[in-house]
Amino acid sequence: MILVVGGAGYIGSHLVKELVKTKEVVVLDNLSTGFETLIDKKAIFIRGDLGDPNILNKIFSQYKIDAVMHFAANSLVGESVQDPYKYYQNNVSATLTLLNTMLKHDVQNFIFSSTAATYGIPDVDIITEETNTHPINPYGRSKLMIEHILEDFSNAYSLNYIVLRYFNAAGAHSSAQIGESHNPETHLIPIILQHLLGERDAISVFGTDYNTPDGTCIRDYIHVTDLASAHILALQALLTGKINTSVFNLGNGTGYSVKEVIETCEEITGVNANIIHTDRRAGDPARLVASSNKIYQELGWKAELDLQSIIASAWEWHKKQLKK
Ligand SMILES: NC(=O)c1ccc[n+]([C@@H]2O[C@H](COP(=O)([O-])OP(=O)(O)OC[C@H]3O[C@@H](n4cnc5c(N)ncnc54)[C@H](O)[C@@H]3O)[C@@H](O)[C@H]2O)c1
Ligand SMILES: O=c1ccn([C@@H]2O[C@H](COP(=O)(O)OP(=O)(O)O[C@H]3O[C@H](CO)[C@@H](O)[C@H](O)[C@H]3O)[C@@H](O)[C@H]2O)c(=O)[nH]1
Repeated sequence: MILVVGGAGYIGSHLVKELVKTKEVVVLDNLSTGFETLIDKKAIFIRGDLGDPNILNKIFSQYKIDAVMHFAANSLVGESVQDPYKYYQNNVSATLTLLNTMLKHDVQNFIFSSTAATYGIPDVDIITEETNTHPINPYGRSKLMIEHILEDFSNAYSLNYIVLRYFNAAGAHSSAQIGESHNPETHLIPIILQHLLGERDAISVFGTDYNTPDGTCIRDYIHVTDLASAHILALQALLTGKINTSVFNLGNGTGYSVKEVIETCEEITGVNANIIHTDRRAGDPARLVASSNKIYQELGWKAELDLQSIIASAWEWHKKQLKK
């Protein structure tokens, strides 16, 4: 049995949909930003907080959990600058409770959703796992703190773990049954598509004076389905003992500027966008692009789906939401 914490969220629900094909799955989620409707019906759902030791003790006593996959977090860069307490409380303090409780119940395998935001402003064009980590916002710092804690727990308590540093997750399931749902939505691709569907008046481009070719921020967009397949491989590697501890980047290896993403959305949907240029958003680095060579070498994973596939799948999902 696998415990997926945060399995009602965007990325967690895509992983659960794959995982239930081969494993029994329990989802723990407090629905603070997730939706019960996203959870595959084959999974057992428990509504509760990962910082609540009573609920955790119950779960670990009731089910024989082989591994914990931890997606639950607050994860908005801008919000973390405005409200850092929320980030250190939920992403660090509650996660410590989860780790402590699982170890008390002899559960030793842990997969952690980390982020490109741990790198801060990288001094290289293509980020490897060796690139220095100097996060520039509380969100990135909260994730890096857990990475350090995992290293210490592994040394002291023989915890096995894999840290997956995702770059920008986007796209929807090929069935269009589940997709990106955040309320309020702050992520670039869903905002563009909602605008192109007439749900928003315009798109704000946050900053046009970055040191990039067109002045807008560059990100590496990775399909949520590719993220799910990386998790399945990571889980196998932990459960079979192939890997005891590791950190992997998950990205496509290609960077797209905000302007390029808007143009690609226009091309795929055939609708023109109304664009407003505004100030930079606090906490945004200019460029984040991954090398995922390490996980390719060690587990044979690479991203299969490009920006066009990401946007096309997200478009199907968003059109379906509008009809509801
Ligand atoms: N979306 C991205 O581009 C991206 C990129 C890098 C890393 N990540 C990381 O991936 C993970 C998932 O991100 P997402 O976009 O799916 O976010 P999300 O908000 O859709 O999902 C997070 C889920 O965790 C749940 N949750 C939050 N706090 C909880 C708590 N205390 N107890 C129980 N449940 C709780 C929420 O209800 C939600 O269902 C996060 O850890 C995030 O930091 C996301
Ligand atoms: O209305 C908008 C929304 C976003 N952006 C820009 O678009 C880029 C992407 O922004 P967004 O989609 O909000 O993602 P990020 O802030 O890059 O963060 C995502 O990607 C990170 C990894 O790179 C994760 O850690 C975070 O959890 C996840 O939210 C950034 O340059 C934003 O400034 C705009 O210009 N206008």
